[in-house]
Amino acid sequence: MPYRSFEEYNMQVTDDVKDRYKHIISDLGENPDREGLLKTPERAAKAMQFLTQGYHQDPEEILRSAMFKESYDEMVIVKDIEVYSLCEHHILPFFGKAHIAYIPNGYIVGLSKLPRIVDVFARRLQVQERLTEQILDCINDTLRPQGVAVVIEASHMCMMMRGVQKQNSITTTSGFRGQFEKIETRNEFLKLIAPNR
Ligand SMILES: Nc1nc2c(ncn2[C@@H]2O[C@H](COP(=O)(O)OP(=O)(O)OP(=O)(O)O)[C@@H](O)[C@H]2O)c(=O)[nH]1
Ligand SMILES: [Zn+2]
Repeated sequence: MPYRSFEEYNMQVTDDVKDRYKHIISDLGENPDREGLLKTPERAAKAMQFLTQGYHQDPEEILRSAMFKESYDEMVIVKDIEVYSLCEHHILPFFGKAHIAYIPNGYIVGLSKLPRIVDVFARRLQVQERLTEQILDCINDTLRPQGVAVVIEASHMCMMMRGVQKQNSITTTSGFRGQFEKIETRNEFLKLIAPNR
């Protein structure tokens, strides 16, 4: 389950990470004992646990918990799913949208479960390519649909705030399995997720 309140955080991890953040703040030239920063190490420790909680969640179980026998066999698309993740190279955010489609093969899945598994994989240290593949494989292996497609469009803070400092570049990654490997099916999906539809 996602964290609902700070009381549910692992106290040992919070204490360890808090201690390290205090040192980081001081190493960076700030005074961790000034009033405004007193609670910062603990807040940061909890924020980081929230943002990496995906390591403790089972995405296949989430999908399996809401699979329903159904004969519908047209494309199902959930688009514009907000994604917030952390790049594994700099531990800085990357964020954007995921678009997911599948063609059922006897079973449909509860719609909310698709954004839920996006969150599970996004709340880990990631690269956008692997995030895309993991969502794709999870749906493919669990639901065993006729086909599945995932597109992610994201902006990377490590390319915006630092490094190359490009504010408007967007990275698109995609993956297709089964029926979506056919060009007509893939094009239908891409047309349906195009902006302003
Ligand atoms: N492929 C991929 N690269 C990423 C992702 N997130 C960050 N990166 C890149 O990871 C690379 C790490 O390269 P390095 O040269 O080791 O790191 P760096 O010196 O900080 O690189 P610059 O960002 O170019 O300053 C950079 O090119 C980042 O843009 C991602 O999701 N996918
Ligand atoms: Zn980065």
